[in-house]
This record gives sequence, structure tokens and C-alpha cells, in this order.
Amino acid sequence: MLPRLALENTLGRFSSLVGCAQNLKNEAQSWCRWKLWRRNYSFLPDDVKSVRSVVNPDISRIRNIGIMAHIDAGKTTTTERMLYYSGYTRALGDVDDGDTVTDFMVQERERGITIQSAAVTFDWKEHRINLIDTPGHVDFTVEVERALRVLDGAVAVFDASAGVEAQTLTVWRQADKHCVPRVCFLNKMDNPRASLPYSIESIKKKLKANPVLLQIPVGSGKGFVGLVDLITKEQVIWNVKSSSEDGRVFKKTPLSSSDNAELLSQAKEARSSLIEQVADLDDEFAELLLGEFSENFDAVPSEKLRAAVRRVTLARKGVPVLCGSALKNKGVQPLLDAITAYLPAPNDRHLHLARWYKDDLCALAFKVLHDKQRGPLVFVRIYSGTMKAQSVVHNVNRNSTERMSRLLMPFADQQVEIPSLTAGNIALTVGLKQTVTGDTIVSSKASAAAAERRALKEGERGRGSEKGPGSLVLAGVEIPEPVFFCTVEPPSMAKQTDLDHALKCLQREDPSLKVRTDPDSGQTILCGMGELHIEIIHDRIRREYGIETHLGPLQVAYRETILQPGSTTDTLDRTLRDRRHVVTVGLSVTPWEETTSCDIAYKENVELPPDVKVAVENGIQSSYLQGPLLGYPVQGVTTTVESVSIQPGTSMAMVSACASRCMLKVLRQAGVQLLEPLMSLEITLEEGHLGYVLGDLAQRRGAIHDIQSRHDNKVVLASVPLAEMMGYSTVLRTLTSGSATFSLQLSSYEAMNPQDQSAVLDKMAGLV
Ligand SMILES: Nc1nc2c(ncn2[C@@H]2O[C@H](COP(=O)(O)OP(=O)(O)OP(=O)(O)O)[C@@H](O)[C@H]2O)c(=O)[nH]1
Repeated sequence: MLPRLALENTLGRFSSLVGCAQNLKNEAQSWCRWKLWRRNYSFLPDDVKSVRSVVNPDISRIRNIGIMAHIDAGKTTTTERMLYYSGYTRALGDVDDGDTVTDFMVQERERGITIQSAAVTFDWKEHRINLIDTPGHVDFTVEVERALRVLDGAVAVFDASAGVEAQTLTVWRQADKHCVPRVCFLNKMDNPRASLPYSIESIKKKLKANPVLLQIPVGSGKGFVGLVDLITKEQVIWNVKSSSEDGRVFKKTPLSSSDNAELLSQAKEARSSLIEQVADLDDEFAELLLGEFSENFDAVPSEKLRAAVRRVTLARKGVPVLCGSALKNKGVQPLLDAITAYLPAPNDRHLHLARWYKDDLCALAFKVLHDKQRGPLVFVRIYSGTMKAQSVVHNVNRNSTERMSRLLMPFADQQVEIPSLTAGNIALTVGLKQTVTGDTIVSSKASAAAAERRALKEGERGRGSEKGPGSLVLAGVEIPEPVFFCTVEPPSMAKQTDLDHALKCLQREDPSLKVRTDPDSGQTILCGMGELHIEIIHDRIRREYGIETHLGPLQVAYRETILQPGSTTDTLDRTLRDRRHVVTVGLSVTPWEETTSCDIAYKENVELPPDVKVAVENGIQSSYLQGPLLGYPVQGVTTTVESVSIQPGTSMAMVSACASRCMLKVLRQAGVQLLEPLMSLEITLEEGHLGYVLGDLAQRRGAIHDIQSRHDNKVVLASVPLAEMMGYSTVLRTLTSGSATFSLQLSSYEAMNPQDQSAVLDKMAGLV
């Protein structure tokens, strides 16, 4: 039965659509709005798809998958086709028209890019697919990381004319880190430059992966009409009679020599290689071949081959490769079949932690969205037990208990209310006000205690690797340090509270956004992952919170470090209100290369009471936060506490102050050095523009590492200081008449040479 809220939503939409139809008639020229109307129209009461999805499926039929790639590879277009073919939408959304389901933020639709990862649920051939479309732009890489943390499998989408691009490499590594099995989809096969062998080679070379080719294309470029399924030996051809053909109808026939002798021999060869490759990777399949089918490998049944490919994928020994053209509506249905056939169900992935909770609820909050009416909406992945609406849950990280009012199933920007949801699913909760990204949610404090007892018992028996309360918390998400910052000012002081509230909400949604107050000027500082990230935040403050803010110039987040060891002592002797405070602290520092953190150690004979220890460490830590050169964070330093002597009556605040002052002194003595963020840059451009672009990079202190050929294009691999890359997209557009693309990501923090460093110091001091 349709839940009440969904029914109300649907009926509400229906009545508003009747009125809307009249207006739209008058605005027939607005094509985009018409398409959005059509999208809404698909939610009329006879659209049963969203209702069907409400049923809790068997865990073995759930696929929690992410869709990931380099910017513009076609993730959103592919997702739109999946929703369409699965019957969830009745019109094909188009990124170029700005009416896709998953890119529902205004900025996403305007810019045609994905910013937030959106969750969509749909069913495909008796399977429930929870799919997350993740952003390709490096500024939103935390979104990818968050999604990967809760996914069981992923589809990596490639532009078949470009192969592996810079951001694919990053997301691939992220997926490796989370041990996520993948399938590859070589998209844009309709592009005349698309090349299957080139893409396969680049997957091998750049990703060091083992591609398992399951399809070969039929036709190429504009003549790309379908593919041959190497498992079943069938050819799948899409009927392309007109440009409005939506790809729903396709013809599947066994491939025979009467169709195309050349294609048949090509397919035979590719199938034999596939069988050999799978036999090499899977012992069970090898045994089957050498036993029953030793006379004729080709006679091995397709189900056996499919099962072996599944084992290979789950063991991450190989990645199935499929091809198609999402835009031209070819190859997406076989991709959906591959998702259900090869990617893992939640119960195929063995998560140690969930077993301590047995049948009790254990879930991970992986994303927070702010809704003006309903407050924070928290996305959770359920690992064990059942989550129920109107229930009280316990947040293990915060040791707090909260009431969850409603449970929803996420359909992009639409949600359907459900009473409960079981393990393996992804849900959206309303009412959790304290929970943030990375928190573990369980049913009660008692169930957390029971799980802890189980973990300890197992640990005592020497079998468990996880012991103690720390083991009861699911690993959260690593947030990289921001590289850019700028001041943000409200239009008037009266609006400062509204701005603080807006930033608090945005920060809860986006953990990569950092907000701090400048201790000297009292100004609010926004710290972000890149120019685009800060621009989007600025835009959201205006649109979603109605505050017109002014952003100061974008500045690079430098770091400070030391070049050599140093040691010193400092004495603080101060009388405050007749009370004399006297403390002497001795510290030594040594460079701790190749690390971005700082450490505190104690000389052997130094033993301090706990309150003094805390005070000294607080003083040292505060100096790590603001270096002596320009007040940037310090990294790569180990500080040893050599001595501390305190006269009676001295307060701990004075001990901290002395440690902090001594720290500044010793850092200066050890020679403070500015570190600047160095970015890896990859530019794809036409050969004719190469000279201009290289000349420009030379002026930006860029170092060229390699210039590769990619079909008719050149790919420049370089590293450039971030400070030189402000507004680069506009410059590159001008230099190449808009034909080049680039991607930029943080590679490391590097020491600046003395001239560049003094130029920065002069600039900061206002001398230039
Ligand atoms: N020729 C061709 N173009 C395609 C195909 N798929 C997508 N495109 C186009 O490629 C561009 C990018 O497509 P998107 O689906 O937005 O790509 P994305 O990977 O989601 O991009 P981001 O969300 O910005 O990372 C759009 O102009 C699409 O129309 C395809 O199969 N063939």
C-alpha cells in the first residue's frame, strides 16, 4: 500500500500539475521547464515504481553501488538512463538541458556538473539498487570518499575516447582503499575517437588493474549500434530509427556467421581469451575447464562463466569491462544486468564490526542534508538489525540518545516514507539533530554495551582483532585539509548571526568546508578544497539562506616547518594581583620529514604531574596551530620537552603561556620555512595550442613532467604551485579557444625557494 505521505505528495503534485499545465501552455517556449514538468508528470498515481520499491527486499538482492569517474565521463547521463529503463522516470533527463534527477541542486543544473552525491533507489529484475552518483570534480572528492565508505560495489565510467583520466585515478585509489569491487563502463562509444583497445590498455597501465572484457562493440563512432555479449555469444543491437529513439527496444540474437563473419571471428577470439583469463584467476573455473570441458573450452555453459566472473570480481582479482553510449541509449541495460550479476550484495561483504551487534541495529551516518522545514536529514547505511521510524537510537560516537521521527527512502530529491528498513539498505532519517557524518548509530546504550562484551570476549579468546569500545564505532571518513581560504562578510553586522547559522548548517552537510574566526581581525574565514568549492558555498549562502555576502580575495593555505634542529629555554616571571608566577620551560625541536603532522615527546628524566603535562602540551599545540612566520599551521616537527620548573603558586595558564612562548622562540631559532601547496595538473588539449599553454605554465613556476599523445590530442602532465593557479580555467579557455580541459589536485606541500618565500612575506606585509 502506498504510504500516506507518498500518497499525499503524489496527489498534491497532481493537483498542482493541473494548474501548472495552464501556465506552461503560455510558456511553451521554455523547453527546459516543459521537460521538468514531464519529469513531475511521471509521478502521477499510476506510476507504481516508487511504491514497489518500498518493500524490504531480501539482502542477497540488494546492490549498494556508487557510480564514479572523471568529470564529464557521463556518470549522470548513465544514471538517468538507468532510472528510465528501470521505470522510475518516464522521460529521459539530460545534463545539457539541466533536468536530470540526481543533479537536483540549482547549481548542479545550471553548471551541468555533479556537486553532491545523490542517492537513488530503484529496482532492476528483482533486485533493489541503491545507487549513488558521485561528483567527478576534485573539489568535491570528500563526497566520493563518503559514498565509498558505505558502498558495496562501484561502476567506474570512462570516456572511451580518453581512457583513464586524472580524477579516475584518484577515485580508483579511493575504491581500492575501501576494498570496493568494481565494473568498468566504457562510455561514449559513439564518439569517432572512442577506442576499446586504448581504454583497456590505459586501465591496465594507469590503474594497474586487470580488465576482464565481457563485450565487444558492434560498429564504431556514429555507426556504433550495439555489442556482442562474450558470455552468451549473443549480439545486442539497438533499434536506431530516429534520434528520439529511447533505447528501450533492442534485439538480442545468437551471433552467427551469416550476420557478420568478421565480427564472429573477432568475438570467438575475444571469448577464448576471456575463458583463459578467467581460468587463470579462478581455480574452481580452471578445474571445471580441465575436467568436463577439456576437449572444448568454448562449450562451457554461460552460467558457469558468469559465476566465475562474479567470484573474480568479488575477490578483486579482475574488473569486468562493458561498453556503450549512455547518451545514444545503448548498452545501459546490459550494464544494469552486470551490476546485479557481478557486484556484491551486502552479505557478500564481511564487516567485522556488525557481527558484534548480531541482530541489533548498527548503522553508519554518511551524509547530512539540511532541510528548511524538517531540519537535518541524515543518510544512513544499515549494517545489521532493523531501523524503525518513531524510535529512539543511540549515537555511539557522541554517547547520546536521540529520537528519530521518520524514515524515508531516497529517490534523488523525492522521498517516500517507510515504517522500517532492514540490514543492507540505505535510508534517510528525520529528527537526528546531533548526528554528523561518520557517526555510528545503534538501537540503545544497552545494545552497545552488549556488543562491547561480545567484542571483549572474542578478544580474550585471542580471535578478535578489534577489542574495546573503539571497535564498536564504524570507521568514519578522512577529510583532507583545505588548500584555499578567504574572508566572508555579511552585508551588515545584524546579519552576522544569520551567516553563522548558515555556515553551521553548510558545515554539517559538507565536512570539507572549514570555518574559523581570525583571532586578530575577528573576521569569519571560509576554508575550502578549491576555487569552485568556495564559489559554490558562496552561491548557496545567497540562494538557500538569502544572505548576500562579500568574499575577500582567495588566499592559499601555506604551511610552516623547520629546516634544522634547535633547542632553547624560556622563563616567564609575572606578577598578577600580588601573585607571582614563575615558570621555566626547556624545549628542543627536530624536523620530522615526510609527514604532515607534529609530535610531542619527553626527555627520559622529565616526569610531570598530569595537570602540568596538559598545560605544557596545550602551549605547544597552540603554537603548532599558528606558526611564527605568517601564522599558518606548522607541520613536520617533533618537540621534546627537556625541562619544566615551576615555582609554587604559579597557575597552569602561565605554564601554557610559557610553553607557547618558548615554542615560538625555538621554532624561529630552528629556521622557519614556508611550505606551499603543489598541485598535479593534467591538461588535455589540441596540439596546435601546446606552445601557448607550455609558455604560460613556465611563467607560473610550473614543471612539466610529461607530454603524452591521446589520439589527436596532447596530454600535459605538470606540477604547479597552487598560488599560480587562481582563475586558471578562464586563462586556459582563452589560450585554447575553449577546447582544452584540465584537472588539478593537491600533490604535496613543498618548501619554497628563498626568493619566492620573501615575495610572499613582502606581499603579506603589504609591501608589494
Ligand atoms: N557523445 C557522447 N556524449 C556523452 C555520452 N554520455 C554523456 N555525454 C555527454 O558528456 C557530457 C557530460 O555528461 P555527464 O553525464 O554530466 O557527465 P558526469 O560524469 O556526470 O559529469 P560530472 O557530474 O560533472 O562529473 C554531457 O554533455 C553529456 O551529454 C555518450 O555516451 N556519448
